[in-house]
Amino acid sequence: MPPQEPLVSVSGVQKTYFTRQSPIQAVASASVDVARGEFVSLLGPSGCGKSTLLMMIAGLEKPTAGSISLHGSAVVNPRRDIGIIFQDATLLPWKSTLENVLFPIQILKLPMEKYRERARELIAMVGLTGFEHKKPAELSGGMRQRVAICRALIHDPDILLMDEPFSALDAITRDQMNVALSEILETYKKTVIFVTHSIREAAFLSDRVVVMGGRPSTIILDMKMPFPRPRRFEIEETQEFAQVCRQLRLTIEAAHGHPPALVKSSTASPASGSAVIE
Ligand SMILES: Nc1ncnc2c1ncn2[C@@H]1O[C@H](COP(=O)(O)OP(=O)(O)OP(=O)(O)O)[C@@H](O)[C@H]1O
Repeated sequence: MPPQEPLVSVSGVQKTYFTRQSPIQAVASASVDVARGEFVSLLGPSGCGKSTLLMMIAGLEKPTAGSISLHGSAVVNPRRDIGIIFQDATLLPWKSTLENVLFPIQILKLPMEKYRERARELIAMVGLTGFEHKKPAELSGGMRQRVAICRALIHDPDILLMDEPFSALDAITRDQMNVALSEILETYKKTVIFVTHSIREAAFLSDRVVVMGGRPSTIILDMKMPFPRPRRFEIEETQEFAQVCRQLRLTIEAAHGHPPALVKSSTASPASGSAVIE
């Protein structure tokens, strides 16, 4: 693949859900390219179509119009070169940490012995050595999400798609998970598309933040994050970080014609039309 070619290319994508009541236009128009190794966040208020766009990139939803390609080939079905992580860790409750991490290998019918060592390495990387034989019920929410990250990485996909993976966690655990994810990606270089409605989380983690919003929903800003890597918590105390967050927040507010309600995303489910930002 020539170096300039994006790994993920979303071109003129629209999505309308045809429901029994009336059609719902989830995404009016979206075009975005993601280069190999980039970390791109999709940021925006609740209901602006972030998850829909992510599911289309995953091949789990079909666009009504437009096209999506990975490695230059059209996405028409779910693919092996993608790992997905959802808000809920969705681990199998009867399987141990190690068995959950290895589950995709079982499903993909890959040689289990070859991946056992990698599973242990991933588990160590996320700080879960000693918990290999624990069941999900014996783990905290943050630990379960760490297992889900290992499971998404086990078959070494090129792309990680993450849909609000930390939004159900408490604020301290969420901050820790942001740092842990940054460290994991320093080791296992991946291309990541990350859905969030936390401005701070998007700014901290991303190379680029793509803001979705407006009615009907489109991409309203695509902004490079100017912070060097590796990133540590301290960057959040800088004036530059505050300015970037302010610009992102003002963009979201402008698209909605009024200051959106400020609601803690980890706890609240907003009324339709209100933006959830931190
Ligand atoms: N399967 C579906 N069928 C019908 N409508 C849907 C479906 N999935 C999403 N929608 C609608 O599409 C719009 C966009 O939803 P989507 O979940 O993509 O937004 P979002 O930005 O990810 O929201 P949130 O941050 O709350 O998860 C919403 O109006 C939602 O109700």
